[in-house]
Amino acid sequence: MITFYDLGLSPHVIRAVSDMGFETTTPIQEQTIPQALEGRDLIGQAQTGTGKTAAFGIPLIETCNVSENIVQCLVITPTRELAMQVAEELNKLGQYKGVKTVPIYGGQDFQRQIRALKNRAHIIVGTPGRLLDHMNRKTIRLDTVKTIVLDEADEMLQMGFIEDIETILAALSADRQTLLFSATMPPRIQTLAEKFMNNPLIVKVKSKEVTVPNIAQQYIELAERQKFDALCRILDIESPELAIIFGRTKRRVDELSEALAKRGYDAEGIHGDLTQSKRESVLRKFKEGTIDILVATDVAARGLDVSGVSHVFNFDIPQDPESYVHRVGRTGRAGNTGLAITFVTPREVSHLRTIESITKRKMDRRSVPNVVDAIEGQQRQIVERILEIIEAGDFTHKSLAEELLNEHDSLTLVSAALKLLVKEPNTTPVNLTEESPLRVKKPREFSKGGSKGRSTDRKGAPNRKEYDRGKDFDRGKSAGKKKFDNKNRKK
Ligand SMILES: Nc1ncnc2c1ncn2[C@@H]1O[C@H](COP(=O)(O)OP(=O)(O)OP(=O)(O)O)[C@@H](O)[C@H]1O
Ligand SMILES: [Mg+2]
Repeated sequence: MITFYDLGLSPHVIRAVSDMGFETTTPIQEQTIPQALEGRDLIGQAQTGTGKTAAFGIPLIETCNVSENIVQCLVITPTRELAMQVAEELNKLGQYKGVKTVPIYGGQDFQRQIRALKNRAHIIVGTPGRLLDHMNRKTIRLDTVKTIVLDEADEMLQMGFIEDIETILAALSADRQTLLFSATMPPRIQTLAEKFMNNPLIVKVKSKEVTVPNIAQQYIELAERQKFDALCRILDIESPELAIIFGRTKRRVDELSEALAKRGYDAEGIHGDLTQSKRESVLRKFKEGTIDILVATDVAARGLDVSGVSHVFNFDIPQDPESYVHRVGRTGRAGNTGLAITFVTPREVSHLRTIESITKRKMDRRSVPNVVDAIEGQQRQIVERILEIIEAGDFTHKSLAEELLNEHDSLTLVSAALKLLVKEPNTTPVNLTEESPLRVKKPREFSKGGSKGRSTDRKGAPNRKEYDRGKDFDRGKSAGKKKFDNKNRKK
């Protein structure tokens, strides 16, 4: 086991990581930090939840010169929420050294960002669209940047982001250091990346599977119209600590979160058509546990690190194998276990097999839960909870229990109490528009490149790029106009 001390880091940084509760390095940290500190360009690929943020964050903090009040590092992320999260982590890592990181993302007041930029930012973490806006307004200077990081690099180099990234890179000095990180790195993208890097070192943490082994992966084959009741039953059976449910489109997310709320679950949705303050408040409530179900488009698929997410549901099977990897990776982070359940309609089974073959991991088939399963599952949970309470010996209703026992036998009383606790399945009618099955004409190969699957945007086969990209992801204006149907873009 390698500690951060073994990596020869400065005491400031060691103190910060120990405050954060990190004891030993993760493999990607061990393999990239020393190389990045030497100034090398590198591509780092490691599974979701294995500490890639600190793998690039620590070298940024170490090499930052706090006596110079200029921007020295730039980190680019695909979504606003991820920019905030990464900036937060960098601020923690840099707290004792005095390195200041500022997030710059869309949907937030320009003046406020300009003030933050003037106020000694050493590191900027931004989304491409807003960074370009600042560049155009000349409210940001990037020529002093020594290191640039593309977090979720494969996503950032896909159609839709690539032109913005090229524009931003062109504004940086040619002898900058370039670091790329992601859990997925299709070879086609890697080849593209190497073109604007300087002899990059490629660090891929060796693993048999693309996803981490501590995420149990299941699928349920069912008809579209069975999905919602199946979801509710599983939620009742498993009672997740926190769950993320991914839907294919924004409308789907709205309808699903409303339907769940109608059935009494604490659920809210997040997607790119919501105002930024709403997006932030929903995510905050989820992190605090005020709501325990987050319904999301792929806007929440990449990078988000919320502790306590025990379950991920693919209510609709994702279009891309990469998207599958990132979605399920919202659970099972930092060594924790998690469960991912994917719903698949009969016509989508072949797509599921493609995902399995690309991720080199079989999903376990699970049957559609029926009412009996749901009740039995709840009974099991309730019994477990009762036994835990007995174990803890913490009762507050003993005198009432004695009173009741004078009048009824214990079997009758316990059965009555259980009846109260076990919920009959809620069948409140809900309004959910049916999705057509996902049609992927030709399985796209994630390991060998090719972009066939991405262009699937025929009627009835909504492509997530087409439906969700516009505002969910935070992209500049230029690329959108050329390549996308612009109706779902704001400006
Ligand atoms: N060395 C470490 N020891 C313990 N926990 C760590 C360590 N490094 C990072 N973590 C924690 O692990 C969690 C996941 O880290 P992080 O978000 O950086 O993962 P990631 O590899 O970027 O995942 P993704 O591919 O989903 O973006 C975070 O909560 C982080 O604080
Ligand atoms: Mg990450």
